[in-house]
Amino acid sequence: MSRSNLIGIPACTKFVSGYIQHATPARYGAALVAASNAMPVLIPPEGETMLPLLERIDGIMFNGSPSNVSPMRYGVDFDATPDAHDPERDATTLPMIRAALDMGMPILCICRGLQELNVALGGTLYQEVHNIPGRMDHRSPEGEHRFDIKHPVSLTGELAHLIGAAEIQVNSLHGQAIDQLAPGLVVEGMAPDGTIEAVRVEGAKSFAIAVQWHPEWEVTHFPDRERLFRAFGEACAEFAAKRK
Ligand SMILES: N[C@@H](CCC(=O)NCCCC(=O)O)C(=O)O
Repeated sequence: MSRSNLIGIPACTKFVSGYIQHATPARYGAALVAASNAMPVLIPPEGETMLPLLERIDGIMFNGSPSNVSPMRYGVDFDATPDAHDPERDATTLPMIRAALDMGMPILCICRGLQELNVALGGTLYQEVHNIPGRMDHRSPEGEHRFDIKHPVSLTGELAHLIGAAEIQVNSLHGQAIDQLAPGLVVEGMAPDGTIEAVRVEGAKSFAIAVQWHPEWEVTHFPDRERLFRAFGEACAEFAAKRK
């Protein structure tokens, strides 16, 4: 497999040093290089204007972000985190997920990416999962232990097969989580408190998996994380070859 396959990464809107910037943490692109044998391409959050880019790339990794999907996107008026939104990213990623699935383009969705997939297909989110009785606190404080292992996830179905394990240990950096599962999604990963940790798009034409944890972190140090990224890279290479 050559490194000619291009995988898009949606950037977030940031306000830094008086300017709007389009950015994402470096580890996402680095993980695609290290474990998916791909060339990462940042996608500016310019809304549906960016959709024609899908003709030029071979897969998309919908990455994590501190920002939350606006509850307006799933029909809820109450907003628990009004200062934590990125409407430009919502306007870009939600239609892009639907377009990628329509054309059979492989997608790997991570953390906010999983939440975007669920909302893009008609599901809803818990806005503060740690405030729901019986649920754990899935957030991790800033600092050197932010990406430490936090809890187990039980795996089923195609994801369990792909990773080669029925249970893995994961990091956890999210305040939101899937509430109502979107039609067409199958749950393939679950935390001990019942929080949905991984889903797959049933009947997708290619790789379409979403995880709530961060497999991109130290991707080559953990076989489960590396397998996920390798399988995604292979699906993108297959998609590129078929399209040619
Ligand atoms: N904001 C959402 C999504 C959580 C998420 O993607 N966290 C990643 C933060 C680290 C990074 O910048 O990649 C939520 O809180 O649920």
